[in-house]
Amino acid sequence: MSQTAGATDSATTPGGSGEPLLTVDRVAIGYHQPQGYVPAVGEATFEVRQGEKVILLGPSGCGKSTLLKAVAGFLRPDSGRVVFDGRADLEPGPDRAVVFQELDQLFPWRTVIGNVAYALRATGTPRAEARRQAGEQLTLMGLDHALDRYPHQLSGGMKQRVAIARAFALAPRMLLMDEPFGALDAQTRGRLQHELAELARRTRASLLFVTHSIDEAILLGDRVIVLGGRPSRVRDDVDVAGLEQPDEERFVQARRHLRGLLASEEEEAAHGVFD
Ligand SMILES: Nc1ncnc2c1ncn2[C@@H]1O[C@H](COP(=O)(O)OP(=O)(O)OP(=O)(O)O)[C@@H](O)[C@H]1O
Repeated sequence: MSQTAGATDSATTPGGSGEPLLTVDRVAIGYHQPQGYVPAVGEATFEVRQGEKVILLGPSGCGKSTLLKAVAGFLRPDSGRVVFDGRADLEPGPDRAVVFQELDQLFPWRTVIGNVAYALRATGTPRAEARRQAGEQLTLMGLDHALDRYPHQLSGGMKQRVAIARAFALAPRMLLMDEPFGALDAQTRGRLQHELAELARRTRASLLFVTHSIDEAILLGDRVIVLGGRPSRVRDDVDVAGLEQPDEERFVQARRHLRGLLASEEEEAAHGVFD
């Protein structure tokens, strides 16, 4: 079930194909605080291939969001390299669309369709075509009845659907998602997980997804990368491709394996035992 991080082979990597789309190579990142340098990621190495869905899982504070921000181009590594589509020194760009946990990612003064169309227009799509594509993507997310509503007229789940529709509308090479369902109730979260899984399957989107939820990781991922330690590194890289039924034996085994890993990482974090 486990593989060595960074040693994945295109012939055996489920869900992906060809050269890596993303290479995270011995990346270390920290934050400069008034009290000094705070390391967040110690040394992380992994790859994501085109079409692959990779989940980052690990105890709170292990640097999952920090890594995602480095891939998005919001942060530069202190050492090591993030190479996306053959390019290092990344700036933010529409080839890596980001969806965050916060429910206030939409422009409050734009309608639902206006929010999605605006993102398309910002990447050069003409106005009428942007509205057409936005409407199409929102319809796919079940929002055709709410195109002219403003964000304050939407539920949390609807807001996240709009944010996901906007991200998919940009047809990014990779979707970066940082706990996009973390602020939703369990029922809405479950529904959106299945909708995202279906959309990602249909579009063959590449996905880098941060979560605290083991079941969400198994359901949405082809691989789960477990981070741990302070500063953190990759502890395991677990194949979970094709697991969709929470009561199926392989799903249960993957859950048990990941639970064990997380429990030992959390215990280590609590006792300050790091290598
Ligand atoms: N802007 C910042 N300034 C200073 N330190 C930060 C900043 N952002 C994160 N950190 C620190 O870096 C470490 C990693 O944080 P990060 O948010 O990446 O972890 P995480 O695994 O995503 O956590 P969580 O699961 O709780 O969201 C933590 O110790 C955190 O306190």
